[in-house]
Amino acid sequence: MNPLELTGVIKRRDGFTLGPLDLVVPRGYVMGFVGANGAGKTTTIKIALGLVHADEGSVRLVGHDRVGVVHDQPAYVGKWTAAQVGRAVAPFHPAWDLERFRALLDWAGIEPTRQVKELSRGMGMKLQLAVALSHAAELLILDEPTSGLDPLARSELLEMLADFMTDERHSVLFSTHITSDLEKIADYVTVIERGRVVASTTRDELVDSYRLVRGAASELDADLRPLVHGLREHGVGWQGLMATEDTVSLGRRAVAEVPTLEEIVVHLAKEPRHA
Ligand SMILES: Nc1ncnc2c1ncn2[C@@H]1O[C@H](COP(=O)(O)OP(=O)(O)OP(=O)(O)O)[C@@H](O)[C@H]1O
Repeated sequence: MNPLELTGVIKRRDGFTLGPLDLVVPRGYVMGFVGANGAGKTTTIKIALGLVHADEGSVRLVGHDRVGVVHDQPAYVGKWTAAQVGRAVAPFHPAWDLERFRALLDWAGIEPTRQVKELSRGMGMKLQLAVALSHAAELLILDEPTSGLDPLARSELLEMLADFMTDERHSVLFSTHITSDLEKIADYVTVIERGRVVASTTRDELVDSYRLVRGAASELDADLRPLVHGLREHGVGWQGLMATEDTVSLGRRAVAEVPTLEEIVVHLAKEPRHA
């Protein structure tokens, strides 16, 4: 069984509708979850965790004690010390490993006596990660865990995830807007835009299915225009993203290159808004 499956999920809010949205985190893999600010990543994660109720659709999640979570904002009581955080969460996790928690605090450079409110954003993220990795979780759900971390801590976090993934039963849902993190670690990528999934496939297939295309302004005709995602026009030329299969119609009118994940996300995010 996959550790997380969302099917036909819809959440309506003033001025924003999430879904209908399907999302599967396959067992044994890292699913990157990427999209612009306000695309709906945090709302999706809260629905997955049962913290926000969906108006429609269904959620299947492995037992809560097998899920390690890093929220985009630490939710611990400010005056608790790091050690107290550990004592507070331990009863909810039969497999709580105090030795591992202490070792992870040490890695994070967090004194057990430090209060939550005294921690920087990055240290708060590391404290959450220390909790998430101390109770034999099968699934990690991480909401922008690398934001606020310095480059060394980011790289250490990615190494810890790689280590976590050496167990083939383990899975990760990793929300981020830093696509370079996904280049390193994600097996699958789901791109979300304005509440809708616009792509969800293996990272390699995603990169393979698009081409970054550039051409002269005079070559951009009415047939070509609708095939270009996130079209950017400048004085003498244009640039955009095209489905690889559509590039056969280009002939010599434009140059097509393999895009980076970042270029795919940026261009898909620039699609015109539909009413
Ligand atoms: N409690 C709420 N009540 C009403 N609207 C909300 C609430 N929480 C989020 N929203 C709206 O839902 C939309 C999606 O927000 P969400 O936080 O899920 O996006 P996100 O992809 O996580 O963005 P970011 O990268 O900025 O964290 C936004 O338009 C936001 O304003």
